[in-house]
Amino acid sequence: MIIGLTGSIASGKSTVSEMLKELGYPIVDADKVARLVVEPGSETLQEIEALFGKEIILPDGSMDRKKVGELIFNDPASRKKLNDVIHPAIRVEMIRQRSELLNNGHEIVIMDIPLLFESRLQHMVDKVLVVSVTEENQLKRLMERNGLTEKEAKARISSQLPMSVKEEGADAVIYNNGAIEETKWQLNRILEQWREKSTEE
Ligand SMILES: CC(C)(COP(=O)(O)OP(=O)(O)OC[C@H]1O[C@@H](n2cnc3c(N)ncnc32)[C@H](O)[C@@H]1O)[C@@H](O)C(=O)NCCC(=O)NCCS
Ligand SMILES: Nc1ncnc2c1ncn2[C@@H]1O[C@H](COP(=O)(O)OP(=O)(O)OP(=O)(O)O)[C@@H](O)[C@H]1O
Repeated sequence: MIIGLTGSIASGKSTVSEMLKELGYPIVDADKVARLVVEPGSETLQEIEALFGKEIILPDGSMDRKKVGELIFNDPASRKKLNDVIHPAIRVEMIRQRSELLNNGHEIVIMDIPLLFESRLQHMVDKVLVVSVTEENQLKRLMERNGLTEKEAKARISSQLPMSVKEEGADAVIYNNGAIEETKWQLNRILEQWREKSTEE
């Protein structure tokens, strides 16, 4: 069974992903893959440089993530240009990692994909698990974690689909507004149900 873990920015996907890792599940992490495919010297990074210019390359040859973030979270046209170049590369590597884990005998694989709904990747997974937060908590946590102003944080939030749309498309939702222990409890209940069902089938 492939479980797609998603949610909006700063909803708590990495927090839940860490819990799943501790439980022993293998994870394919789209944010990590997104870093891998733009390593210095990669073809994808060369294409991004061709799009946005030399200014987005740091002296050590790596991508200036802060600069690219400022560009794409404030301008939908630039975001689309980046997505068109980087998303195909991310998809290929995620599929490769998923196959490797399945071939190694893992029966359950977690795919942590922040933009699962935006990129219409539901077909890549059997179950969709959405981590949800209230708008208030999301804004507060994003500003704190990334040291962003309210305006910057709101630009990032509005570059994604609304939380409600993601909840509607979910097989299960974790409400990550309370204590971490409550989140863990919800996760365990959902996994129990899905594991029971998959052994019945
Ligand atoms: C713009 C970049 C350079 C900013 O890097 P930074 O280190 O500041 O953020 P990080 O990569 O950790 O992403 C944080 C979160 O931002 C959101 N986000 C990232 N890219 C996008 C995007 N293109 N559209 C909407 N939201 C996005 C996701 O919720 C993600 O979890 C980076 O996010 C990137 O390369 N984005 C394009 C690849 C992508 O779409 N990644 C998302 C998972 S497929
Ligand atoms: N239940 C919680 N209570 C308080 N803080 C939390 C809780 N869950 C997560 N956080 C904090 O909120 C922030 C966002 O969580 P996390 O990084 O897991 O989100 P994310 O969905 O992975 O974000 P992104 O989409 O940017 O990768 C982090 O600083 C995290 O420590």
